[in-house]
Amino acid sequence: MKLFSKEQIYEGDKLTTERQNISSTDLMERAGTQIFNWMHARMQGAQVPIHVFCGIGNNGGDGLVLARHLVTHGYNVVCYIVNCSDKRSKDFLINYDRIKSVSNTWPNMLSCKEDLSEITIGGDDIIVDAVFGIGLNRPPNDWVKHLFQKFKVSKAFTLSIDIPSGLFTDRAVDDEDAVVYAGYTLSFQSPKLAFFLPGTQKFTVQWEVLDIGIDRDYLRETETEVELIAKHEVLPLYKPRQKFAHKGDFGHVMILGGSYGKIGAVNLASRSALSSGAGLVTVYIPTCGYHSMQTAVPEVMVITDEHETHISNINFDIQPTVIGVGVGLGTSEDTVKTFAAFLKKNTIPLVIDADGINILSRNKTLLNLLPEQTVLTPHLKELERIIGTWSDDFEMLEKVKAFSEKYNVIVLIKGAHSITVNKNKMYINTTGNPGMATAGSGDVLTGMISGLIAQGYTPLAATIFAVYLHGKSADISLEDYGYQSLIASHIIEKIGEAYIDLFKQPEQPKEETQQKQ
Ligand SMILES: NC(=O)C1=CN([C@@H]2O[C@H](COP(=O)(O)OP(=O)(O)OC[C@H]3O[C@@H](n4cnc5c(N)ncnc54)[C@H](OP(=O)(O)O)[C@@H]3O)[C@@H](O)[C@H]2O)[C@@H](O)CC1
Ligand SMILES: Nc1ncnc2c1ncn2[C@@H]1O[C@H](COP(=O)(O)OP(=O)(O)O)[C@@H](O)[C@H]1O
Ligand SMILES: [K+]
Repeated sequence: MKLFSKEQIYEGDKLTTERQNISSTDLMERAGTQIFNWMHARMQGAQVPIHVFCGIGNNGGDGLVLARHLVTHGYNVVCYIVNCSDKRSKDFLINYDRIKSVSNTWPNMLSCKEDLSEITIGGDDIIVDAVFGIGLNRPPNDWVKHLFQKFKVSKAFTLSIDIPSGLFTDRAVDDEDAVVYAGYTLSFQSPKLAFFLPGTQKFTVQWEVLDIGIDRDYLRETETEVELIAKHEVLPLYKPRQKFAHKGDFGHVMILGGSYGKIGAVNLASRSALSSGAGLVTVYIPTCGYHSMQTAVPEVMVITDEHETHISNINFDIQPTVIGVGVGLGTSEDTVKTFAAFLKKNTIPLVIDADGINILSRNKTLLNLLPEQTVLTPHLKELERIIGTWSDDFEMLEKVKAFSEKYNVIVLIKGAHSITVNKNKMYINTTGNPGMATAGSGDVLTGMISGLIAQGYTPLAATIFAVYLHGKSADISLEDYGYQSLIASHIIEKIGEAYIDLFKQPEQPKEETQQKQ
């Protein structure tokens, strides 16, 4: 799914009204009606008090359309105008008139802090937040901030329209008290980037996209900087196997890493590479890992470094398709030296994780030696070591884009919503769960990305696809193990099911199934 920027959304609105020959008021009517339908389907006329807070722009206009439909359908509605600016939008004003024609009680006008004392919101009531949408261009006034605090203190379920008010689409918030904490956000056409970033995800517990019929051609043809990756997006990447295929067709992964006490990381990465479909897998490890690797994973070939406890002299005479380097590697002086020497002569595609990234962070000139489209897979701490600190997530993304451009590398920012960055394009993953916050789950991912590159996926496709499958495997494992007991090996066990799930048809609704019987 594409994540459109604020500018692209405004452009889409404009084109839609032109191409469909409708007015912007009609489009607002559609948007507000969609929100109403969503609520009506769930509430079925229930008389819970609904407080609809409308700003003076088009977000407020959507709120007024909703409030009007709620009134005409007999709901228990109180409507408020958060009168926070002199510039009222045209469609706000039209809908302000329209609501007056269906109700004897005019919306309550709120203009200052004193007005807020009149408002009583019960814990079981519903708040609809239509104060600011994507048009927010400065932090809200103090009294509006107090209103948002009142929402929070009330503990009422808060439904935000389009975006929690106070949240910007393209920059961070300075004052978290000046943002609405939504239980649910109904976003038009595409979710907003802030929903997926560590610093701003907390402002909405859940979100859903409502289709308001924006021009299809515009949506299809417009390139966005950010894409959300779900099954629909990874399916076209999948490479089917031919009947006469043999293992030589699926590449040879080398996992280079491990040190005394951390051979397990290599074990995990190599098993993951195999389970993702690599034809052959060889590990390059210090001598101390030889027996455990050969015993634990008979499918994997082992080359040992001359040193017992760490890698000291990278030297092999096979030709892997791709090398996954860094898991459990350590950063001893010998290892750093041999890694630097290896990078000087290496031309094989690389996936670099963990200590591989840490070594690069301390020796930044080595970055110039990376093959084009090398994949780096840092978690946030490793990322900070390599690109430096940032003041908020938006700045972090800008820095990663610049880094990716400068070195022509793919950076996978690992987290709850892992983000693959390739120059100025970003791909946000949607699978995975907090059960993955466990030792070794990153090692599994390194093996999976390497396994896909070996099979001929481009480094970018391999990263996007592997991150999706990795999260999906963990989601499937969750059913057996729950969040706490899930360990990295369980993720590997379910890679197969994650592949199979790609081709599962969505379940039919129960009624239909019964009718057929
Ligand atoms: N395709 C779609 O997605 C569709 C989207 N639609 C809806 O339109 C919404 C966007 O509407 P919008 O552009 O009118 O902006 P919105 O956020 O309502 O208000 C901003 C207004 O408030 C003001 N203002 C800004 N910051 C302020 C502050 N801190 N404190 C005080 N005032 C502040 C600013 O005016 P200013 O005071 O700067 O002159 C501006 O006029 C969008 O989110 C969605 O709900 C649908 O209706 C149709 C299809
Ligand atoms: N809360 C979460 N939700 C989804 N995925 C998560 C969550 N926490 C961690 N992960 C995923 O688990 C993996 C952890 O990797 P990493 O931090 O490198 O762990 P390790 O070093 O132990 O292998 C990453 O792919 C990350 O995206
Ligand atoms: K809003």
